[in-house]
Amino acid sequence: MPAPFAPAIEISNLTKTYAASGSNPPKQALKGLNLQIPSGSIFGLLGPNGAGKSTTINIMAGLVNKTAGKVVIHGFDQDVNPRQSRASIGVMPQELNIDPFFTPRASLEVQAGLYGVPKSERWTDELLELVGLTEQAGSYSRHLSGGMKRRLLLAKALVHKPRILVLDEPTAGVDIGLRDMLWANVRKLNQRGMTIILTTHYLEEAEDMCDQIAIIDRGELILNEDTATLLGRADSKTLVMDTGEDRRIPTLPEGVRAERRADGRLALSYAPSKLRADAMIDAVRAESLPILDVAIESPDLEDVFLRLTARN
Ligand SMILES: Nc1ncnc2c1ncn2[C@@H]1O[C@H](COP(=O)(O)OP(=O)(O)OP(=O)(O)O)[C@@H](O)[C@H]1O
Repeated sequence: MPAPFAPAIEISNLTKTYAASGSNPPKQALKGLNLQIPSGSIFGLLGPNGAGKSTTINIMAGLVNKTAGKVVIHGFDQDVNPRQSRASIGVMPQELNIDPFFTPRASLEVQAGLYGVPKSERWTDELLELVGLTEQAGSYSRHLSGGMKRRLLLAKALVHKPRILVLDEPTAGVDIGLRDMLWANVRKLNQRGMTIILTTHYLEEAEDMCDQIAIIDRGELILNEDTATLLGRADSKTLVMDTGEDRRIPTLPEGVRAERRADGRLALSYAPSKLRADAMIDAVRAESLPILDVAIESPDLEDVFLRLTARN
């Protein structure tokens, strides 16, 4: 039995080397990754292209064999309890791999069969309702739109009521309506206690959705912390002032970077750990510039991400 407060996922010293093929040499995709994912979180796994995100997810899901290391899912060591660890996780893959000749209802029933879910414990109708496919339940899957296929993939990942749901780039190329529906579903599942792990290239989305974020790069963990702390790392804010027709740049405290934006506003970038906003406002007033309006811009995840994964 898993410990009562076991992390959802515990990965220790995970390595993966893909074998050489043709003229391609072997590729070490994971170099001793250590990662803990808290139970009940919405967790973002981010990293530049080729960082090892899909490899990590596919190993967690039991789709790719690791080279070495330990993966514990919901308290079950993959090597010791492969069946229970597999039953604890559901994965919505990136590719739209759906059997075109099955109906959504049949797809879900087949998937439930593969996971050994007894008929009495299946929740096919509820799942179809959850993802908005009740009307299409009996149509051939090949007639579904791309968005509907994606919703079916989400339902397929949930047939065995996993404790952990992994979404690999769930919103790549999908329209806003579908994205909103997907996130509403994800929030609902998370409120019911499901741990959600997602990868995305849309950093704004990760910033909005995730309580905690890990960044991996070149097969190694760069950091793993809660989203607010991560955003605080940038230690940079911008005070933007509308000084009317007066376009001078005043003398400012040391460390402040000043520029006039295209719209004429004065933008002052500073490190909040070293300086307070009133020091800059005082400096502007000391030179009698009018202050018609003030705004403070905080860095977003994109700023932090680019700084942490910058290639030298
Ligand atoms: N089947 C494979 N055979 C050989 N090399 C592979 C294989 N799959 C992935 N790789 C390599 O392993 C590294 C990590 O790939 P992975 O797909 O895990 O990265 P990723 O972070 O998911 O990237 P992306 O954001 O582009 O999807 C890359 O250098 C990739 O080329």
